[in-house]
Amino acid sequence: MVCYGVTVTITASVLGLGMAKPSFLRAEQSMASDRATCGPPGVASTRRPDLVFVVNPLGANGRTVKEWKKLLPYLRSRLGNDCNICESLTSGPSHAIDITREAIREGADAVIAVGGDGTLHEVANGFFWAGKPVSSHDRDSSHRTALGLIPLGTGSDFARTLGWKNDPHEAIERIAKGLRSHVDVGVISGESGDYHYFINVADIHLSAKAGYYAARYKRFGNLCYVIGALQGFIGHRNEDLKIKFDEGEWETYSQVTALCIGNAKYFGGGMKITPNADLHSGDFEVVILQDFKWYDFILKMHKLYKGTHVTVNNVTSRRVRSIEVESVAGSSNIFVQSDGEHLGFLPRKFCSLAAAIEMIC
Ligand SMILES: Nc1ncnc2c1ncn2[C@@H]1O[C@H](COP(=O)(O)OP(=O)(O)OP(=O)(O)O)[C@@H](O)[C@H]1O
Repeated sequence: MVCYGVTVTITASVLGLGMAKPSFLRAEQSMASDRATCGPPGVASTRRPDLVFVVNPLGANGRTVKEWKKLLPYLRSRLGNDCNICESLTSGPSHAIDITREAIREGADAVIAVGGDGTLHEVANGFFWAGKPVSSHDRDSSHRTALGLIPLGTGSDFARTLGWKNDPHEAIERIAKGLRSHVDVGVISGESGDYHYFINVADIHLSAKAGYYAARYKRFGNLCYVIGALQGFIGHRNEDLKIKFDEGEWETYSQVTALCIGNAKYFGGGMKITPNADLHSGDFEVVILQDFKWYDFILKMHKLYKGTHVTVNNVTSRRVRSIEVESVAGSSNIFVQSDGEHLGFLPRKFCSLAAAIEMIC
C-alpha cells in the first residue's frame, strides 16, 4: 500500500512510503511512552496512536500548505514522541476521501483534516463506504477512528460552531489531549442511489448556486462569498418546492429563495444561517427563506450574520430528522451543495445520523 499518495514522512517511525507492505500503520510497534498524550485520557495503551494528517495543498488558495509547513516543527515536538504521525498531501478533489478510508481500514486512531470545510467534508465522507461506516481490518470491534480538524481554510465555517479560532496551535493541543465527542452527520441520497455525507450545512437553490460560483474566487479570501452571491443572483428565480419532513406528507413551499439544512450553524464565511443547529441533537435545523429579493439580502444581511433572521417575515425554521425536497415544476437545475461543495441538483433526501462520528474536540 502506498502511504497515501504524495506523502512526506514526519517521524522516522512513519514507514511504508511507496511500499506494498508494511503500511505506515503497521510499521511502528513500539510501546507507548509514559506520557501518552495522543489518545483519550486514562486509556492505557500498549501501542503508539497512529495519526494521519490529510493536508489540502491548495486550501485557502495555497495558504493552508504554507501554514502547515510552518507548523510541522511544533507538531513534531508536541506529538512526535508519543504518536506515529503520517502526513498526506491530497493530489486533487476527492483524494482525501480515499486517503481517509484507507487510513481507517488500516486502523488509524485519528484522521485529521488540515484545510477548510471542503477538506473536512471529504475526510468525513471517508468515514463511510456504500452507506456504512468504514471499519478497521485488524483492530477489535470497539476501535473507532476519530475525526480531527486543523482549520486552515478560507471560510472554515464548521470550526465556528465549536467556538474554535483559526489557531493551528490550539488545534494541536486538542489533538494532544485527545478528548472525543460524538457528533451527528447528515446523509444525502438522490436518484442515483449513492450516499453522500455532510457535517456542516447542506443547502439548496440560491445559496448553493452562490457557493458554486464562490469556489472560483477563493483567491480573494472571504470576499469570494460576496462575488459568488452577486453572480448567483444573475438570472435567479425563486422556485416552488415540494418538501416532506420526517416522512410525513408532501407540503408545497412557494417562491423558495434558499433552503438550508444545518447540522452545524455557519456557512458562507461566517453567516449564522442555522443558529439553533446542534451537532449532538440527532436532528437538523432547517431554515427556509421565501420570496427574498436581492435588496432583502442587503437589508437583512446583518441578521443573517448574527443568526437573528429566523424571526423575520418569510423565514421558517424547524427541527427535523429527515427532509426530502423536489422542485414542483420538475426543474433539474436547482443547485444543491453540502459543506460548501457543489453536489448536483434536486431532488434529494437528507437524513440525520445521530452520533455517527467521534470527533476530537
Ligand atoms: N490537490 C488538490 N488540487 C486541487 N483541488 C484540491 C486538492 N485537494 C483538495 N482539493 C479541493 O479543494 C477544495 C477546497 O478545499 P478547502 O475546503 O480545504 O479550502 P477552502 O475552500 O479554501 O476553505 P473553505 O471550504 O473553508 O472555504 C475542495 O473542494 C477539495 O476537493
